[in-house]
Amino acid sequence: MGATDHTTARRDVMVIFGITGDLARVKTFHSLYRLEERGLLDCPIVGVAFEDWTKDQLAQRARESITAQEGDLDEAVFARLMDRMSYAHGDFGKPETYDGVKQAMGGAEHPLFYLEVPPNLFATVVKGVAGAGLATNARFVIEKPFGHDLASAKALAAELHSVVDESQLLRVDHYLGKVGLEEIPFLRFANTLLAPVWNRDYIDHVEISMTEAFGVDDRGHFYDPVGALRDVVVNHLMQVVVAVAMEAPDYGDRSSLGRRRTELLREIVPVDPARYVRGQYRGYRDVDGVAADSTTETFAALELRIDNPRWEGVPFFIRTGKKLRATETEVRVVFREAPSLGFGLRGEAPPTNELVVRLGPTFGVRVALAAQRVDAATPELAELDVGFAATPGESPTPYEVLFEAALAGGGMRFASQDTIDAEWAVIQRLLDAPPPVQPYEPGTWGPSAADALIDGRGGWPEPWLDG
Ligand SMILES: NC(=O)C1=CN([C@@H]2O[C@H](COP(=O)(O)OP(=O)(O)OC[C@H]3O[C@@H](n4cnc5c(N)ncnc54)[C@H](OP(=O)(O)O)[C@@H]3O)[C@@H](O)[C@H]2O)C=CC1
Ligand SMILES: O=C1O[C@H](COP(=O)(O)O)[C@@H](O)[C@H](O)[C@H]1O
Repeated sequence: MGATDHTTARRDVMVIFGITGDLARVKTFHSLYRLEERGLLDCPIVGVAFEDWTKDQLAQRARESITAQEGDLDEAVFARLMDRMSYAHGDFGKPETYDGVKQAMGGAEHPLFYLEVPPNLFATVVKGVAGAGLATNARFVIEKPFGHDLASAKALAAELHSVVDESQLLRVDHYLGKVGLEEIPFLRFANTLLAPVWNRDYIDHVEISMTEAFGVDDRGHFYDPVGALRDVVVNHLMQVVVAVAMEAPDYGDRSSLGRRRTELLREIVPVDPARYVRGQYRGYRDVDGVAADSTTETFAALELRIDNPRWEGVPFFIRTGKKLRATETEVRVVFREAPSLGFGLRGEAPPTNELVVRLGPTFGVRVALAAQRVDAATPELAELDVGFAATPGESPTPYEVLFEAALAGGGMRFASQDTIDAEWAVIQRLLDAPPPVQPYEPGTWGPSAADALIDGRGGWPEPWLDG
């Protein structure tokens, strides 16, 4: 069996570095609980962190975390989860910590190491694991961020590659675990109604909008050095662009899919700072952890172009921000205008078709067709909606999907280093020469300069909201 066979085998232990941290509290325990509930866990789980916790303390934290997300918990499911969990502690910088980890792993041969630790410790932990002789058949799931620009992303990769192979690294972008995201290529390629028109001949422009009504809240220390562009555009929203625009992979394996993703990202023209708008909501500078004179953007809007035969001339508009009017993530594909029609409608262009994929908070697809109702004077848009998950908890959460994929040995849900480099390359000019940040009022759609960006295409639409 070669190295690749070992690293794609089903995992026989999951070791979670950083189990006492915030991400574990808000996502990890809950996702593990839901996997346990669905019968999808079959290996021991070892949590590791600095604090010298007892198993009871671990159970207490797990219980609080799960109830905070789920409401009541099923005691039988919780007991099964805790039976498979243990805890080891120590400083990640010290070799003896990994001796403790090895002991807790028992005789497991195909470990999954999940690193939800501060980014400056990614390489330390991977090296510590390798130093204890535990890396040979291992896979490492690594949390974001992967650097803060192109150069630092490459430096991090070089450090990791000095101890482990790229095939062993699974980089988290939780959008790759969103159920709706993978539906986009499926919709495009599996429907003969859509596949032939999915190109510059029929599509006028694409809008990708991720608006959040909440603010930075208690995440000021994390957010202020990062900002909207690095927090969600260079990763999550770039993956949405990929899903909308990439060519179909030849095969269903990690490398074919990874190749298509990277090809598309490399075809995106580095974004021009003149087509980038930065905003900051009023009140952001009062958030704990935010500098009093911060110029970090809490809103970003930009236009990108893809230099390939399918997308030549089609702008992709991206908009995201905090403290906006509503929380909604969607992709809106706006088709070209139809010609004016002879049968009583000459001079009256019918409204343009749209296909909207809603990615959050729930998931659905909307097709807007021009329709001439008997009782209406002019054509109108008739909206055909399909809700695939009507409530946020109905489908698996992204972390359930990612953990399940990582435990099964698959890598398709994770980002490769080529992808990460290509994503940073798209926005590097914006990091080098950011335009000034513009204030906006909470509860609006952001600074008015963002409207000017898309003026020639009818402005930003009202997103598809509930009710
Ligand atoms: N929080 C979130 O919502 C999100 C976080 N992320 C990413 O996840 C990662 C973790 O974030 P988050 O959970 O917020 O971080 P926290 O600071 O809350 O948690 C860090 C964890 O690492 C442990 N740790 C830190 N230093 C050491 C050390 N020297 N030795 C042993 N253990 C150590 C801490 O242990 P102890 O508590 O015992 O000291 C704790 O368990 C980061 O990369 C972040 O970017 C990604 C998306 C969202
Ligand atoms: O990674 C992050 O994503 C969330 C948005 O995720 P979603 O699944 O709710 O769309 C964002 O709010 C956060 O700032 C960012 O760090």
